[in-house]
Amino acid sequence: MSTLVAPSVLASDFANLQSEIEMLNESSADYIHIDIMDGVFVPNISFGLPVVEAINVHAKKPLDVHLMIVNPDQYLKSFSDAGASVISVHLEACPHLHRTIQAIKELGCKAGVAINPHSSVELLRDIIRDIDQVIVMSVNPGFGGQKFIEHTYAKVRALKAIITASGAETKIEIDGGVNLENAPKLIDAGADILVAGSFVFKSSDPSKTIAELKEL
Ligand SMILES: O=C(CO)[C@H](O)[C@H](O)COP(=O)(O)O
Repeated sequence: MSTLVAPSVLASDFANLQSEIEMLNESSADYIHIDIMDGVFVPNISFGLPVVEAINVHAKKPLDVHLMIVNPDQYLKSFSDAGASVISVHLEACPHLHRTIQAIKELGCKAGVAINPHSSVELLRDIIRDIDQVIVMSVNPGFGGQKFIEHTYAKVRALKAIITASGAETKIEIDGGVNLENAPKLIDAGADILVAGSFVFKSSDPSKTIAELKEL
């Protein structure tokens, strides 16, 4: 299977969001990654439901919504209604993760779990068969444009071993500081989906950069 690419609109030009989405529609991107930050779970506020709804009006690619928020359960239906195809919640924000995952699936969305750099992938062993994707955070969540954390490679290998041992088909998505230098090593370690914000949107030709990531 070829690598899937999910450009993060966090790094896009918000004043020209429609044209950014149209660029992604025409590109080889597989998903549109949308980062929701609440200023509580992470020390930053990005955007909320009205922006997801507006993106969904123009998007021709599935919306991969990453909730960096506390109490995600109370907003799952709203994000599903706004157009999310995949909803990922943070392990660290969900005391009853299994229940939250079931709720996402009951809405007809794919379910993902994101884990912060300090959280062990071992914490996912007992739920791995229930989830469609794991977002391995390769930066501390909250901001785009941060430096990639090198320990991520070992973490991806350990997670891949857990997935293989369980017979699950869970995909591994990497989020934070992804570029053409670290992407081949991430794929080699077991990554299936690459989120890229700054590396795509700050490049001179975002569509070409997406194609280069996909060709790896
Ligand atoms: O979840 C995120 C931050 O919390 C972003 O998706 C991530 O940082 C991608 O941005 P960049 O590629 O610029 O690092």
